[in-house]
Amino acid sequence: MTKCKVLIIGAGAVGLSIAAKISENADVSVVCRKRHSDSIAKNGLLMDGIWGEKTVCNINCITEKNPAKNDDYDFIFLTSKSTDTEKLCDEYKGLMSGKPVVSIQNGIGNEEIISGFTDIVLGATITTNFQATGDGRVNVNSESGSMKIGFFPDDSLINYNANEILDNIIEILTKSGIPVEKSSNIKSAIWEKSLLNIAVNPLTAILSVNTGELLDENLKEIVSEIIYEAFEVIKAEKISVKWNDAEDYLSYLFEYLLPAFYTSYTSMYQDLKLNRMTEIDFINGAIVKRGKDHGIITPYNSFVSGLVRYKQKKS
Ligand SMILES: NC(=O)C1=CN([C@@H]2O[C@H](COP(=O)(O)OP(=O)(O)OC[C@H]3O[C@@H](n4cnc5c(N)ncnc54)[C@H](O)[C@@H]3O)[C@@H](O)[C@H]2O)C=CC1
Ligand SMILES: CC(C)(CO)C(=O)C(=O)O
Repeated sequence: MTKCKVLIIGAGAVGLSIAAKISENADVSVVCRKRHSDSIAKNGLLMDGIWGEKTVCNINCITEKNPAKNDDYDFIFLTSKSTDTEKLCDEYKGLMSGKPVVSIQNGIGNEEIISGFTDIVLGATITTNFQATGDGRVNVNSESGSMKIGFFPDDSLINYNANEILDNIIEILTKSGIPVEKSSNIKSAIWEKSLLNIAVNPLTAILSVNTGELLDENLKEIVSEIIYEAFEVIKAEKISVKWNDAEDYLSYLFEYLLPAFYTSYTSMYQDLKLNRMTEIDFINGAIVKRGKDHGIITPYNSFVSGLVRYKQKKS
């Protein structure tokens, strides 16, 4: 049987890990930087950590030097930082048009951008910690639950054909050992996942600490205020999440999520360490902006957003 052709656009820590994991069950191409591509050509794609240790040699790399051919992909994963979503969509719009494109990214707003380039948009959440530990080399450090994937904003207008595609994506991920669940309300799932990023990404990046440090009593208080504000905005936006209130979520965060990611370094921590742009405007910045739209003040989210922006400007 011929394998599904999958394109992963913006392959770094997340995209290369997924490529390594699904490579036995799909024909995988990745849009990545030349440094990754050169190393993969020489040594294979190397993965270690909780998703297993692997060297993968059958990945096709698309770079500035090896441009995409007019290939027909069955579906596309977008795994870049949110700051690059628009630019990458524009660059690869010829491959995206009319194809199912799945955003496997953090933050609020990526799916809306993608919907300008294809009419089959899916959102996905992944609550796993990844790091690019070198060129063509990734580590998967910790995980708190399964991926969620579904049509964006919901599946009300989706036809039978599209459903088949989603089942296909889920089958490939599952067969490859990535735990995944179909979501009929991916918009809510994205906000639910975003709460973790809103709580931990800016503080770990500003303080240059791992996620477990946020269990310190002084920091727990700040995290709680950030989350209280986020819940007010979520309520005003009429987004339903699975916790009754902020207190409910904070118990889950402090008792389950932070211990699960105790030794992990967040993607925003990694961005500031490597002098890269962060996704602050898509995470806490989104709370501040939407808060303003509803007349809700969000001083804690505004404060941490300002500090991250200051640091990224300096880097
Ligand atoms: N790292 C983590 O633990 C997690 C990250 N996420 C989210 O997943 C998304 C991806 O995160 P990471 O993989 O950590 O980011 P990353 O920065 O490691 O990977 C993105 C890659 O896209 C590449 N890229 C951007 N523009 C490109 C272009 N024009 N041509 C070729 N390559 C290009 C970048 O150079 C980079 O290597 C983000 O939204 C992040 O918040 C979600 C869960 C966990
Ligand atoms: C799940 C978590 C917190 C993993 O580190 C993440 O999404 C990130 O770092 O951006």
